[in-house]
Amino acid sequence: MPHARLSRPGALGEGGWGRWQARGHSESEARPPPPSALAPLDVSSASCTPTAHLRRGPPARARAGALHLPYGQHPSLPRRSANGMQPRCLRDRAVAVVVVVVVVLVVECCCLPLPLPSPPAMSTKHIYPPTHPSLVLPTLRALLLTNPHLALHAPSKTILLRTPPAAAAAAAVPVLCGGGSGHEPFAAGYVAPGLLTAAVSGEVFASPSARQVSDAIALLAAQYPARGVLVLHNNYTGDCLHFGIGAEMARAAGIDVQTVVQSDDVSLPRARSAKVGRRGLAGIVLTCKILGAASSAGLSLAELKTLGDTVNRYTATIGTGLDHCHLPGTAPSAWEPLNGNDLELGMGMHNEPGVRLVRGGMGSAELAREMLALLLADDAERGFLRWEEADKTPSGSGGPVLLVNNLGGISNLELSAFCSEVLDQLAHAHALRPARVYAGTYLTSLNSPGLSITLLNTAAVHRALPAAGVLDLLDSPVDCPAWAGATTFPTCAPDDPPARQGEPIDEPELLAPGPALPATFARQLRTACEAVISAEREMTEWDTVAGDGDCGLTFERGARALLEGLLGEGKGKGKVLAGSALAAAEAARLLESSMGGTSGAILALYCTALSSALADRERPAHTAPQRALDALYQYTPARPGSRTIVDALAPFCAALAEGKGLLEAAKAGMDGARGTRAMRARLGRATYVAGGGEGVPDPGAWGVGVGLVGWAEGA
Ligand SMILES: Nc1ncnc2c1ncn2[C@@H]1O[C@H](COP(=O)(O)OP(=O)(O)O)[C@@H](O)[C@H]1O
Ligand SMILES: O=C[C@H](O)COP(=O)(O)O
Repeated sequence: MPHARLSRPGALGEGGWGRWQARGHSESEARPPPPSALAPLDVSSASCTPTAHLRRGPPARARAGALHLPYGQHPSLPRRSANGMQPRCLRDRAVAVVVVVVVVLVVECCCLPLPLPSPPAMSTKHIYPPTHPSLVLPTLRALLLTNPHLALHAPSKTILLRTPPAAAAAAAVPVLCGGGSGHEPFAAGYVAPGLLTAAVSGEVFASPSARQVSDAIALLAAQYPARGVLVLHNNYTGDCLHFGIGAEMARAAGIDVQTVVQSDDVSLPRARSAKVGRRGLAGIVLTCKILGAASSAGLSLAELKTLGDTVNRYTATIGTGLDHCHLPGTAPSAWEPLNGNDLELGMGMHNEPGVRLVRGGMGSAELAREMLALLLADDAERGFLRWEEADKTPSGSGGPVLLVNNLGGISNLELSAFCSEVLDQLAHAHALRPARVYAGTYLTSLNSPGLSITLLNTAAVHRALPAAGVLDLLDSPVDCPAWAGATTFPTCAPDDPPARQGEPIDEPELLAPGPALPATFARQLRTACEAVISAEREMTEWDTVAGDGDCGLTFERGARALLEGLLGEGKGKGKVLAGSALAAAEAARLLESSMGGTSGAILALYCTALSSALADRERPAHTAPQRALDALYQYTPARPGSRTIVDALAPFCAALAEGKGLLEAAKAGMDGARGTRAMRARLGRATYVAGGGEGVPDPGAWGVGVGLVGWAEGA
């Protein structure tokens, strides 16, 4: 949105220092994995010298009880034609609104799922066409070429330090961070000595898979065998599931792992975020720096965990978006709500809404006032940061830390001017003077025209942990281009070879095959996957309205992975499977490694549990889906009525368990998915949307519903 601006022309005073760090306000200013568990594996690096080699593992057998999932291909995503742009003028919008209202009314009367307006034209505002394969690996490779101190383990999309650690560093606890891509320079850009030891990346706005996480941990445990691995990630359902399972897999292999989950957002009052907790936002960058420096200073795994949790406890962030960002490879949404000067107060880092949509926007001073009021509120719903008067000014080694972060699309000029406004208001309206100020592009939401303000109350951290020395940890020098002040890396010769791909390792474990596959298996799988692929657009649309806009693509990746991995379509080799339990296990592996996101974790867990249930020949096969659902319930609080995938799965499983036919059961599942239209989300990203997504179906439930119907119709 080229005209989006934070400030009205002439409304701001002087600004224009791009990224700065002010200090002038201050008055003074484990256990190692067993050797047998660590099999050799190349870690590729694009560097000035030959490829670095790390030892890694563990092989499949060493991880009893864990999920073993090979990496999937990330196929290109063929999609609609690109030939125009979104309607922009008000008249077009008005016409569109009238059309949508009429369509909604007609649909409501017919009790049909909400159809979409005719396909909008593909955005032309991307360099890469929608058919282009994933951009994640090319992005990581570019990071290597511009940062010769880094290496890439391509199968797990893990960036790590190239240089084998010196003796002192080898004794340190490695810090692994990660999450979905699209937030660059976070997290891979912060891999540097004294900051992160490694970062693992998922697809755009989707968590890395559990297998990626467990392999990243294994790589670090092999390189830093002394004291365990600290894992840091943001509080999103997909991240929590995949990092949680990945950490469990690593623990099963004998690696000591502790996890810190960042949750600094203050946009949602406690009443609305009770089940999911607060979202993690740009505050995680401060936690990365503090933990990285503390690890270099020699803190133990347990001490780092306590420090990370405490820093998170006293960090608060509030965001604002002037428009949504657009994911490469998806159609523009016909329901984009941010028109003209509209802004979303409290916007998250994946387009999620927060506090409220402000029609017509507001001036920069008013915006800063509202954001700071939310950040510094001390009421029961939003009083996340407790400030004592003495905490608000620099003293000794403490004082507030301010981070004004560009979500990707605000000019440096405006960001810096806004930072100035924030500092003025903090001083005059809140008597708060930061000891450190960071302003720049630290964690983005693709190219969102938006920003966030983060405050860290270091005095409160020091009350809990007197020796923490948070400002010293923030100040300790690092050679990291993405962090303020780092410029000293040697340049890389232009003819250096690009990163070599490492090889995937684990082969699936052998399970009991379970009941024979139906003769129509291939046809059923094809119709199910094709149904899911054709539903991509509407699912993406609904996830844009009540989520982060990636659900359709996530399901499409899963469906294509099944077609390739099980039926040999596209570039796949296919697989001959001796029974239904093996097919379900293979499906779990393919879904887990291809999808990412919450839905990828939930469906992979479900299929893994289904595989075990089918392998149990003592109990009837038609109850296996219900038994698998009961097993899934150990991992998610979602139940019928929570507006999730479970709303489609549960009626399907129940109908089969009651002895109903496959088609009848699948229709019950689809009815369950339709029913989510009237539900308010209690879990997942739709929780953040006012109304909890009510009015559109839950995209995950929809994907499962259409898949089940496709599966039954192919029989
Ligand atoms: N806790 C949960 N348990 C089960 N399903 C969930 C949960 N949270 C969200 N979902 C489902 O996941 C779907 C979104 O999937 P996806 O787009 O992969 O998630 P993400 O928000 O992580 O990008 C939702 O439509 C909902 O059906
Ligand atoms: O960037 C996105 C997050 O790191 C992953 O969140 P998700 O998998 O829950 O969508």
